Amino acid sequence: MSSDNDYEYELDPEPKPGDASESLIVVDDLSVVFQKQTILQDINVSILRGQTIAVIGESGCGKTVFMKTLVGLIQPTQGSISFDGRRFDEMSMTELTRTRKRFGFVFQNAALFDSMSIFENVAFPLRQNEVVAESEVRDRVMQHLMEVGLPSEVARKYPAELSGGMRKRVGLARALILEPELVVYDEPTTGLDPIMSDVINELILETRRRYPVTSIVVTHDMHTARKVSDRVLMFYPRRRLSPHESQVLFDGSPSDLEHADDRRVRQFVRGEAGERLKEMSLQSEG
Ligand SMILES: Nc1ncnc2c1ncn2[C@@H]1O[C@H](COP(=O)(O)OP(=O)(O)OP(=O)(O)O)[C@@H](O)[C@H]1O
Repeated sequence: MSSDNDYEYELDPEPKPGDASESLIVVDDLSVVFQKQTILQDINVSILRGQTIAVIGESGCGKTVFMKTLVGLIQPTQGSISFDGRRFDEMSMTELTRTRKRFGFVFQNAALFDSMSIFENVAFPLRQNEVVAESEVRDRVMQHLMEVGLPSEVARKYPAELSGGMRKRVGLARALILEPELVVYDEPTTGLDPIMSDVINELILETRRRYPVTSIVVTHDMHTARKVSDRVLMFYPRRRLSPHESQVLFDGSPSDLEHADDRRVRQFVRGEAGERLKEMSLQSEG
């Protein structure tokens, strides 16, 4: 395990307000513009160590762009992102590479390597990033497969032989094998039945219980958002807001979502089209 991780494990999982080290990620006046289209504008958010944040909002509002910018995969057009007190745009390539090893990614489609066995898929980050004896690789891979509820026989199989839910769990095992400080989940339950979705939710919670990981979960699944997160950020498409409005329509606990002051938040969490249907018919008439 790296010394960075050793450092992280010593931190208080419930930092006191005002403690300078409490924020793992600081988003400062972030804007992202693609081909003159403003996707994110003036976002200011601090993510505390050990928090699990659900990022919700309608399709196209910029959730994925936000998540990718947070981990340094997209460069801000304006503003900055700091991770553990260091701005991405001030890091050298070596520091950026070292920092990325502290992140785990769980992709929407699991993104496994089709030509590799499940064992090799899960072992991949370990072999890439650490010098470890083959016996340790084996122990850690089998341990992580067990932790996501997969039987040992699965290790010999290939991704095409597994169900969608099993592939998602392999993706989770692979993301967690280096015990990252930050895990980013992109639509972790999309395409799964309600039971398998809840298995994934439980695994996200179990990971948090095991060690003080910070997690960001981009999701459309309100059950997931409510169950796994201790804070919800709801984004709204920039083009639909008036100039003075914040693009983060809601920032609070999942239990407060239902009673949010903003009607658009309440409509979203209840799955109500509201005036959107009327707007769509006006657009098609125009
Ligand atoms: N690399 C890119 N270049 C240009 N435009 C992009 C790029 N990535 C995303 N966009 C645009 O940014 C907007 C927000 O996309 P994003 O994927 O963040 O939405 P989202 O909220 O995650 O949506 P969904 O819930 O459907 O996944 C979209 O209009 C998309 O077309």
